[in-house]
Amino acid sequence: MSKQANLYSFADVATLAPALRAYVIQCQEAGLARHGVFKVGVSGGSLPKTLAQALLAPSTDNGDAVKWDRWEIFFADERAVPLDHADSNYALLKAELLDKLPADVQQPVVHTIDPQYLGDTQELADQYEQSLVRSFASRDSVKLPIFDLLLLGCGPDGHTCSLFPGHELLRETSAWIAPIEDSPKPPPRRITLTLPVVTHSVRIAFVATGAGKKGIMKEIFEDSKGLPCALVNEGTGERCSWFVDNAAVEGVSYPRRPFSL
Ligand SMILES: O=C(O)[C@H](O)[C@@H](O)[C@H](O)[C@H](O)COP(=O)(O)O
Repeated sequence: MSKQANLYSFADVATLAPALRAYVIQCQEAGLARHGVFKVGVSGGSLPKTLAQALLAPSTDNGDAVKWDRWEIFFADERAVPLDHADSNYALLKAELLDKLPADVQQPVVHTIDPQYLGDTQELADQYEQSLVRSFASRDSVKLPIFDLLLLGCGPDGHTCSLFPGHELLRETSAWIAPIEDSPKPPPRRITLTLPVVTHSVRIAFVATGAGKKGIMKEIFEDSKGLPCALVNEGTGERCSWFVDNAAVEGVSYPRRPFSL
């Protein structure tokens, strides 16, 4: 089996979505078998919308069901803004996905940032880290939390979470959650999972679509240059899977695999 990241390419988002769903369900079942809950981290950008397309579709059989009541959702990164702010990743996930769950479905547990600490990003990060400690402590040695799955986006500069190219945060080795005050992408004040936590996850899935991603996908898969997305690939190998559309990887000379679980 390949030790490299899997690159799965689809004609469009409509064909990508069922494959992403199958992958998420597999991770869900593995998480439930291991510890009775599914601990997943999500990012912002276009991901919540794609995720909704994948997960709100009716299940085709019992093996395909999203068990929302067993999900614990964390944010791979979050902006230091109120939870109802237009820049909030939580607000985005709520609008795109959580609010669209059928009324008879029990909502997942969602771990948001605590807005009372918005004035101090270090405290905001520390408090969010404490919510991870509370959630993960019972099953891990708590050296590092182990997410069952991280669902991540890839920025046009190769950033993921709020880990930006060349930023000193990429050298963080001890914190689980770190503050950032100078994000090159607005808004500047955020918190983010650190690279060791990302690479420690059981599975990592990137979702990147659209021709606008072509240039950066080439750099990530051909040159790397220490780009955050490439560092995740290098740190996780085959535990990492990319769900992309053909437009995003046109001209990229990295082997695509036919999607299979
Ligand atoms: O906090 C952020 O700035 C976003 O969450 C960001 O990290 C996003 O995930 C990528 O920029 C990919 O965005 P798209 O999925 O929209 O391409």
